[in-house]
Amino acid sequence: MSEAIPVATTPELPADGTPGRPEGLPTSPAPVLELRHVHVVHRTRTGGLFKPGTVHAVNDVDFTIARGETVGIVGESGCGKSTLARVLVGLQHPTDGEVLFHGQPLHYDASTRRTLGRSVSVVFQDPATALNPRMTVRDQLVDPLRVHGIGTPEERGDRVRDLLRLVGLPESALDVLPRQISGGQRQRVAIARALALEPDVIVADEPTSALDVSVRAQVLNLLTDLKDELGLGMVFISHDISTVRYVSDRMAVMYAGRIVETGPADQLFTDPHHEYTRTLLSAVPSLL
Ligand SMILES: Nc1ncnc2c1ncn2[C@@H]1O[C@H](COP(=O)(O)OP(=O)(O)OP(=O)(O)O)[C@@H](O)[C@H]1O
Repeated sequence: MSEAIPVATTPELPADGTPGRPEGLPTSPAPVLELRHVHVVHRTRTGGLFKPGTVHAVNDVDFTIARGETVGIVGESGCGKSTLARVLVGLQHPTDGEVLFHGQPLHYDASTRRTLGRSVSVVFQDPATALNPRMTVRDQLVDPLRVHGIGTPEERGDRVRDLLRLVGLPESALDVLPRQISGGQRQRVAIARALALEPDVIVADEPTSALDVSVRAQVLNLLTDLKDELGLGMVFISHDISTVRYVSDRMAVMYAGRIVETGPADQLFTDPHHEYTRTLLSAVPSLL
């Protein structure tokens, strides 16, 4: 919760934030981030799939994420999921289109990461590369607080202990280096770090793919529990449609840079409309 950033409302909106909604439809909270017709074209030296020298990684994508909801993005390798994630966390400038943050356009300049920094955080696939190998767990967690000038040293110490408790790690983990703990524990530290600034939204890009199968469910459950407990918004990105369904309220299916289908996760699983969604579902192993 970044209390410094007011939630923008447009003057013509009624108090419940439901502009022009037909009666009877459920209301939804104002989005923290809203993408409108976003495109990202990467330039490559070797040529890409669509046009020599360019890859249209994100193609005309509309997307919203609000506090309290989990939106899953699923699609095969190379369909543009990570590029979209990088747009959401301010690391990738869209080639075209508009991104609104609490209703205000983002300009993707030098201050964008700092603007988003307290409100939108990210958990990457590989905690080994997300964490600094030379910093203790304590320092990894204090760092974002210090950079943003939050609290006294004593208050930061308390906050770090709270963060460890939130992600289910003992205080004895404070003084170890990332290589001295397991992959699952490292990902817990990365999640604690992502929570340090009390974000509105966490973007989790394949957060369990690099983990041992035996700890994947634990980390997934941790993420969903935290999201419920803290009322966060979560964008959960994976190539695995079953995992995405497990954690998501809404799902967006991506294919070749486009979102080809969106809907409530259960509905999309049981009644897919797009052929590509059906293809993804047909690849899910049945336990029966
Ligand atoms: N920095 C870049 N420069 C050039 N091309 C890029 C760059 N980043 C991604 N691409 C290309 O853009 C397309 C989308 O890549 P992206 O990593 O977003 O997909 P993805 O769905 O996340 O894939 P994966 O699941 O394998 O990570 C791919 O064709 C990729 O090769």
